[in-house]
Amino acid sequence: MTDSHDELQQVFDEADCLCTEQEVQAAIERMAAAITDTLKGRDPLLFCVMNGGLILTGQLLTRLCFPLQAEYLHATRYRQETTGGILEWKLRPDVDMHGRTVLIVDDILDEGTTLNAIADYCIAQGADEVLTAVLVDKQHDRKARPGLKADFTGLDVEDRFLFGYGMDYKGYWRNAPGIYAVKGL
Ligand SMILES: O=P(O)(O)OC[C@H]1O[C@H](OP(=O)(O)OP(=O)(O)O)[C@H](O)[C@@H]1O
Ligand SMILES: Nc1nc2[nH]cnc2c(=O)[nH]1
Repeated sequence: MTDSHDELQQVFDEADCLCTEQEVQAAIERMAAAITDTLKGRDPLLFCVMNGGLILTGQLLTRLCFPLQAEYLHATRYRQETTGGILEWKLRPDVDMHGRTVLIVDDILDEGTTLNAIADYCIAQGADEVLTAVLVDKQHDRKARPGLKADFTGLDVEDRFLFGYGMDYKGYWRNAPGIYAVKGL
């Protein structure tokens, strides 16, 4: 059942703020500089992974001041839950990727299953190279491959259930202006 408005407000009020808005903004600035260094002049094709990648993508895009194409795709494996399942494609990109450098932008690398599957799909579609960018990398030893990392990472965060800056709690609080951990999770 959907939590009531009061319960959702309580989740926010009781959550631990792991990264403030200022810390997130500084991380996005660093990411934008690193992405610019690597991809400027390479005519990249950027994919926002909906829904979680929306805020990072929007905030990165205006800091990437060189020619690029921005598109989106939609894949999910957590839905409204706090544990992941099978990856479901809601919208596969309909763009020619042959010979392109692709940058996939998402909110979080947790186990990495989502980004791996999307990267594999892009390579299968003919992309030359796939790079990945995430706002947060959750620190634990359950990665899909040991040592799995994104090419560009904003912040390392502890192994809690997170919301804010694109990440949801039961479909809510993607709008929270920082990285928060749900009390008890
Ligand atoms: O590294 P993983 O363990 O695969 O988890 C990361 C994925 O989980 C979240 O998506 P979710 O499935 O919750 O969909 P959403 O983007 O709509 O929130 C997040 O946006 C990542 O895409
Ligand atoms: N909202 C949210 N989505 C996730 N997907 C994978 N891990 C998480 C998490 O901690 N929070």
